[in-house]
Amino acid sequence: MKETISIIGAGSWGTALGILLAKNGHNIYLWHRDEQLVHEMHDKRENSRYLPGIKFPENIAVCEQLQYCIEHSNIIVLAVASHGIREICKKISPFLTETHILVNVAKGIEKDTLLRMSEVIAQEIPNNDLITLSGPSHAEEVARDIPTTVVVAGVNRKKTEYIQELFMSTTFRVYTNPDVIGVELGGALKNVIALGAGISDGLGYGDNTKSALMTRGIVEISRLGIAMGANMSTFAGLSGIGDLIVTCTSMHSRNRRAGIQLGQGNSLEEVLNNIGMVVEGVKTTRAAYNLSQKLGIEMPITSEIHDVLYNNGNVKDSVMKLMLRNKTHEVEEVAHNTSW
Ligand SMILES: NC(=O)C1=CN([C@@H]2O[C@H](COP(=O)(O)OP(=O)(O)OC[C@H]3O[C@@H](n4cnc5c(N)ncnc54)[C@H](O)[C@@H]3O)[C@@H](O)[C@H]2O)C=CC1
Ligand SMILES: O=C(CO)COP(=O)(O)O
Repeated sequence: MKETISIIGAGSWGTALGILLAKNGHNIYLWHRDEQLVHEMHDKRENSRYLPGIKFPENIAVCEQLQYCIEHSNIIVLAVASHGIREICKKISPFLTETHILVNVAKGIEKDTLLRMSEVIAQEIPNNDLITLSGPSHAEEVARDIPTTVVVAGVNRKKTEYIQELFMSTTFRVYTNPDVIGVELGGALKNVIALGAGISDGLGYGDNTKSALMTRGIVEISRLGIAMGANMSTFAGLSGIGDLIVTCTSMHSRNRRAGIQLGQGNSLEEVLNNIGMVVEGVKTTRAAYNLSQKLGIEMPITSEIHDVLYNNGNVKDSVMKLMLRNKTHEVEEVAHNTSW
C-alpha cells in the first residue's frame, strides 16, 4: 500500500525518515517552520542545514503550508524536538480527521508536566491512533541506507503493524512492541546516560568507565520504567539497551558530543551553541531527576548529571561520588526463589 505521509519537522530525523519513506514508494510532504529552509530545500532538493549532501527522491514535496499537507495525507509523522510537540499538536489538531494516524519519533519527557510524549499528544489530540517509533537509529546513517533496526509501539496492534509495514525496507527493519511506556522511556532516558558517557570521554576516561555507565545506566532506567508501568524486557530490547549503546558510543550522537564538551570544561551554554541541534538529554535530565524524586526511585547517575547541568556540579567530584556510594549488590537472587 502506497500512502501519502506528512513529516512535520525537517530537522535531521524528520528529513532522514522522509527520504526513507519516499524510497519505499510513499508520497511525502516535508514541512518545516522556517520558511528560508523550506525554500532552500525546495530549490536544492536537499536539507543542507541538517543532512548535507543527501539528495531528496522525486516523491518528496517540500511544504510550507501546514494545513495543506495535513489535509492531503493520511499519516502524520511528528518529528520536531520534544519541547515543541505540544505546540505543534495544537497547530495541527484543527486540520485532522479521526482517520489520520500519528507517528511520534521525538524522544523526551515534558519538562513541567513530566508526561511522556504520547501522553502530551493524547491531551492535545485525543481521538487519533498514535504510534511511537524508537530505537538505535542515527539520521546520518538511515539517510545513507545503513542497515538499522527500530521498534514501533502502539495500543492498537493492527495500526501498529500497518506503520511497521510502511517503514520496513531492506535497510530499515522494524519490530513491534505493545509496551508504549517502556519504549518511550528507554528512548528518552538513554539521552541522560549518553551525556554521562560523553562527559566520561571528555575527561579522558576509558572504555571501562563507559561500559560501567551504560550497564548501571540501564539498571536505573529500568528501575524508573518499572515503577511507571513498563515491561522489564523492553529495556533489553532495541529501544532500551540498543538505543543506549548507539547513543553512548556514536560520534553522531548530539548528547554524547555535548557530554564530551562538558567533560572538557565548557559551559552548558557554550556546548548547546556549538552543537546547534536539539540535545534532548539536557531537558530530559531535569524531568528524569524530578520523576525519580517524585516516585522515590534511586537514580544515582541521573542525579549526578543533574547536579553537573543544573547546580554547577564539578564533573570529577560527580564521578568520585558515584564510585564511593555505599557498597551494594548487583544481583541478590541466584535462581528463582533462591536468595541470600
Ligand atoms: N537525529 C537523529 O538521529 C534522531 C533523532 N530523534 C529524535 O527526533 C527528534 C527531532 O530530532 P532531530 O531531527 O534530530 O533534531 P534537529 O535539531 O535536527 O531538529 C529539530 C526540529 O524541531 C523543530 N522544532 C522545534 N520546536 C518546534 C516547534 N515548537 N514547532 C515546530 N518545529 C519545531 C526545529 O525547527 C527542527 O527542525 C528529537 O526528539 C530526537 O531525540 C530520534 C531518533 C534519531
Ligand atoms: O536517538 C538517537 C539515536 O537513536 C539520536 O541521539 P542523539 O540525539 O544523541 O543524536
